[in-house]
Amino acid sequence: MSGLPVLIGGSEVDELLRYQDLVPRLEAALGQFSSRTGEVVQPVRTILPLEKYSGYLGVMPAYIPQDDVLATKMVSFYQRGEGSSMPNHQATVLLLDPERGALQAVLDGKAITDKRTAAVSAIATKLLKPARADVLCLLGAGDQALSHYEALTQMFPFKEVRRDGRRAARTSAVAPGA
Ligand SMILES: NC(=O)C1=CN([C@@H]2O[C@H](COP(=O)(O)OP(=O)(O)OC[C@H]3O[C@@H](n4cnc5c(N)ncnc54)[C@H](OP(=O)(O)O)[C@@H]3O)[C@@H](O)[C@H]2O)C=CC1
Ligand SMILES: O=C([O-])C1=[NH+]CCC1
Repeated sequence: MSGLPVLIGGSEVDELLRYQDLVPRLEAALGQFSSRTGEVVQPVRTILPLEKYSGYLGVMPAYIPQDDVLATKMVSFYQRGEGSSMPNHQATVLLLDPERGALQAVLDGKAITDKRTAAVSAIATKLLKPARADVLCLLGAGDQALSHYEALTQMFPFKEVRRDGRRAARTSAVAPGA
């Protein structure tokens, strides 16, 4: 490895990763993944159960030969008790040089996970949403609800957003009836 890997923290990732860039890139990557010609090499995610802590560690490597991009995500996720202040998901993305296998960058993967998941929903919504559907309903009011709210309201002109969710403090991010 020549030099140390670049470290990109959560707030920087969050700032750099914009839906208007992410959505078209992801749509292209999903097309590559679905192609029969093996344009994306992505084995099934390995899940390590952490029974003692009601959690899991997932390891998710992928390689896109066309773009010569090699990366892996490690994501931990837990069943947290109601009222717990511990995060339920945390993630790290490692970017490697595919030719040498050297580590190039370590990225905080929380915003990547939140935004990627919402962006895929937004792509599916673009393909499936009837034109007359103009009310967005969010179930839950956690991190995914917030990222889905951001992605979907940036992409579609909803007349109304409805949401449920038990955690009142979290809902301030999604204004009632906003
Ligand atoms: N496919 C993917 O890539 C990803 C999938 N996920 C999945 O998405 C889901 C949401 O994740 P995330 O937003 O990060 O989680 P959060 O913990 O941030 O939010 C979960 C929400 O669900 C609500 N909730 C939980 N249990 C109940 C219940 N029994 N009745 C009503 N509401 C309930 C919580 O309410 P309250 O606030 O009151 O606790 C909270 O609003 C999870 O299942 C997660 O595993 C997440 C990331 C990536
Ligand atoms: O793919 C992912 O990042 C996750 N899937 C379920 C929880 C987190």
